[in-house]
Amino acid sequence: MALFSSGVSDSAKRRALRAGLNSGALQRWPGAFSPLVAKIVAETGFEGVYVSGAALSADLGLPDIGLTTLTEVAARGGAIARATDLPTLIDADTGFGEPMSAARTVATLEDAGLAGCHLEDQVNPKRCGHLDGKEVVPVEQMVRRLGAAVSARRDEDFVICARTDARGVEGLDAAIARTRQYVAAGADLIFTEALADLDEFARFRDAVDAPLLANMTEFGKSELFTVEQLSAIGYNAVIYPVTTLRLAMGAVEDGLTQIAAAGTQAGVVDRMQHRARLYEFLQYADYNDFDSSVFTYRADGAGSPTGE
Ligand SMILES: C[C@](O)(C(=O)O)[C@H](CC(=O)O)C(=O)O
Ligand SMILES: [Mg+2]
Repeated sequence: MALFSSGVSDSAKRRALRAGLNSGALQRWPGAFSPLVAKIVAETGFEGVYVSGAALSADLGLPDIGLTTLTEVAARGGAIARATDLPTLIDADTGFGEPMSAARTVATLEDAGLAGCHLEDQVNPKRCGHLDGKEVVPVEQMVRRLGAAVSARRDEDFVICARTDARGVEGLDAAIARTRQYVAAGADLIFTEALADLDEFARFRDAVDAPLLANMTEFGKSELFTVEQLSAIGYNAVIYPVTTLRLAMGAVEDGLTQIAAAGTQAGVVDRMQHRARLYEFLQYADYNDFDSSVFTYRADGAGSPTGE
């Protein structure tokens, strides 16, 4: 990867995202809660990166109930998108306001370098899609939300994904009927939230003529289906939205508990990402090569090449 920021242009990333959705192969997009995690997602061979609203708010110490602002989401999402050559899809919740605000959201996320975003049909304040007690807006309101978002797009390759939360509120048939209208309103991709079983995913596939995205979030309403299972029914993309955050936070809590008890981190060092591996992800050596006359640090800590 190029230094400082991805060398792949925003428009090339958007075209890559679309090509993946049309490729016939399931696109796997793990959530990255930080720019560094996005680099690990790329290194481990996934097709794209997802930025989760749940993870972004949790990282700020907040629940996922629509408290974050467009400014916060675009800044963090942009930093993540620019840290990788992969395309990044971001969670834009309900669009941060009325249809005019959803339109501004798209323009802002385009400027931030995202390849696409999803907008959901919940009311504000929104809830995690896998919790009970959500409410959805009338279908006409979501169609206006999407229409405004689509019309604000300046790069026609920026992917607008429509998410329906209606399955748990109005039932599967209503959710399917809604998404057909979302496709007619210009949605490029449909996010089928919180379906009950694989048969419901298959019924969505049969009924909707657009690329479909499955959410394999842990501890939610959907079973964790494999890439093979989702591919077999013809889904186009899968997200693992909060997975990396849950993995990392599990390790952080366990490790700190052990350190607090033992009085040293010696017992957990072998579970850590090594300094050398971190430096590989950060391309320390490439920064050094970039220009040794302006570079004043050495990865081995042996002093500066300028002798200062
Ligand atoms: C996909 C999601 O919108 C997210 O913000 O990551 C969440 C995930 C979660 O809370 O597990 C969702 O509402 O499904
Ligand atoms: Mg979300």
